[in-house]
Amino acid sequence: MTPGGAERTVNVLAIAGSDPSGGAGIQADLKSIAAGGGYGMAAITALTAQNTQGVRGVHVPPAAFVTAQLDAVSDDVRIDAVKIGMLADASVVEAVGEWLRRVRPPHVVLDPVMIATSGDALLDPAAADALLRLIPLADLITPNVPELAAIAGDPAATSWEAALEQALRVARRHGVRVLAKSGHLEGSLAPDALVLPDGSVAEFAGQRIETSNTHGTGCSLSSGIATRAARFAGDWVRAAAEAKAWLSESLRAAEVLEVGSGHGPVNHLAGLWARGGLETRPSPEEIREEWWSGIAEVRRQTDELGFIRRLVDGTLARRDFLDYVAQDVIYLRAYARVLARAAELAPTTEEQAFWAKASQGAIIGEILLHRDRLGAEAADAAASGAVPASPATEGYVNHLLAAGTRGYEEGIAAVLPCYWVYSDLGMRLARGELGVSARASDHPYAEWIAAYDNAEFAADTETAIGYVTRAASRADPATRDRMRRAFEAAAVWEREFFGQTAAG
Ligand SMILES: Nc1ncnc2c1ncn2[C@@H]1O[C@H](COP(=O)(O)OP(=O)(O)OP(=O)(O)O)[C@@H](O)[C@H]1O
Ligand SMILES: Cc1ncc(COP(=O)(O)O)c(N)n1
Repeated sequence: MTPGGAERTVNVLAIAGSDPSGGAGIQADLKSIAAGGGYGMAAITALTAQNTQGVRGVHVPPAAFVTAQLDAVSDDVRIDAVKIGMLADASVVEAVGEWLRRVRPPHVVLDPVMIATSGDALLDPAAADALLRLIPLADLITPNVPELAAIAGDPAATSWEAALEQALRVARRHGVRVLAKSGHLEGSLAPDALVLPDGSVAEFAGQRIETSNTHGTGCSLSSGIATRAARFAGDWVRAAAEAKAWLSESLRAAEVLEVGSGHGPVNHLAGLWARGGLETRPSPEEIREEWWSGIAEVRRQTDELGFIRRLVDGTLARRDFLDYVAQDVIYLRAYARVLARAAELAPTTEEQAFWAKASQGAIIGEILLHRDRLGAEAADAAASGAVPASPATEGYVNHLLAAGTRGYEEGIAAVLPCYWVYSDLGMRLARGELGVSARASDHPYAEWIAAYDNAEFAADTETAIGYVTRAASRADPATRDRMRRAFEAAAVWEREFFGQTAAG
């Protein structure tokens, strides 16, 4: 898609009048451009004082100021498409024509706005000829039935066939694509058709939607087509078809808006709101920061444990260390199961491989290390269930297994402290941050400290943090909250686990 995706975001300039009630004019254009995936810009040709009931007044700026707005944009910004709407009077029409000839934007849609839905004039009748001279500068014009008749110099069509026939004549005479629209006709169908000067016609079927909320449909459609024409590299048929589908969706959703008591606006963003939600997602980096600082107190308490302090100064009783290691063997078997479950549920092969390797590492690598520390007999006793699990081990393991059954996201959030807290502790121990004695080469637990302060474990920890925080960023708010709680609870169990021996 557009922002953040492979496709370049198109810059679309609306040259149109302002509707302060937000349903038509540049306000509609900007919403339509955004809904179509473009970056919207607006040069204002006229201020109207209007609402859903009608137009109360029109204020037209000096034409030179319209040119100044247009130049300010084109001097600085790549323009991928232009949509032209209300032009108010002949001087503004001329100014826009002069700029178009000079700048030659690649996709130009002209909606020849003359009279509002409410019946109010939006173009000085004396400017009609000037508007006709603008037509050859456009790639597509999108007149409604009365505007098409005015351009053709005929009475308004009363049937779709008559409108198509008029559109064909206008297309031939002016050498321009014409979108014939049926909004002002009667009947259960509401088709549009793209008519080319060579006589070819692409018709877009549509059902007439039962609604009076049609304020700004023409504005919205024309800027929607301009946006898509730029996105689809000038495929006007596809642009018109997709813009109409989007407009129909927005018309159907119009009734939920409560804007004014006349002809209300269409609901430009309804489809995106429904499909994309309104929630702002925290970035993985923000989640990382929030979760880590969320367990700051638990980490501080862990640092203060008798077990850790005695480990640092080397006075930890061998018995306490071996009790800890035996419980860790019991823990690792359950931990490996949760990692295997994460591998089973992982959304990508990369993540699947990572968790599967981690699971194998926990049962083979870490338990082997513990075998050296404990001796084969004691290690086997712990692994086979002959040594009872302590309450802390039991609690931690139950938390991991339960989180794992609740799905991938919670499972990986629950295993993360076992990486992150350990790796952080190992690094700080090795750097002497918890006491320089931990760095002594003859430290009785130097081998254990070194195992958690190694580059491979640090890299795996970073990878795990990346997977978990990206999954949390993608998740819906409720799942993200459950992940954070699973992570925090595991950090608490990590503290309990370290504190379970007689050393406290
Ligand atoms: N009731 C409706 N149901 C379905 N589509 C509609 C309806 N009314 C208008 N449209 C569609 O809206 C678009 C605009 O058509 P319309 O002929 O009303 O143009 P317009 O008069 O320029 O619009 P505006 O109301 O902004 O002046 C067309 O795609 C048309 O098919
Ligand atoms: C500024 C401005 N531009 C265009 C229209 C036409 O839209 P509609 O015919 O739906 O009122 C409008 N009402 N106001």
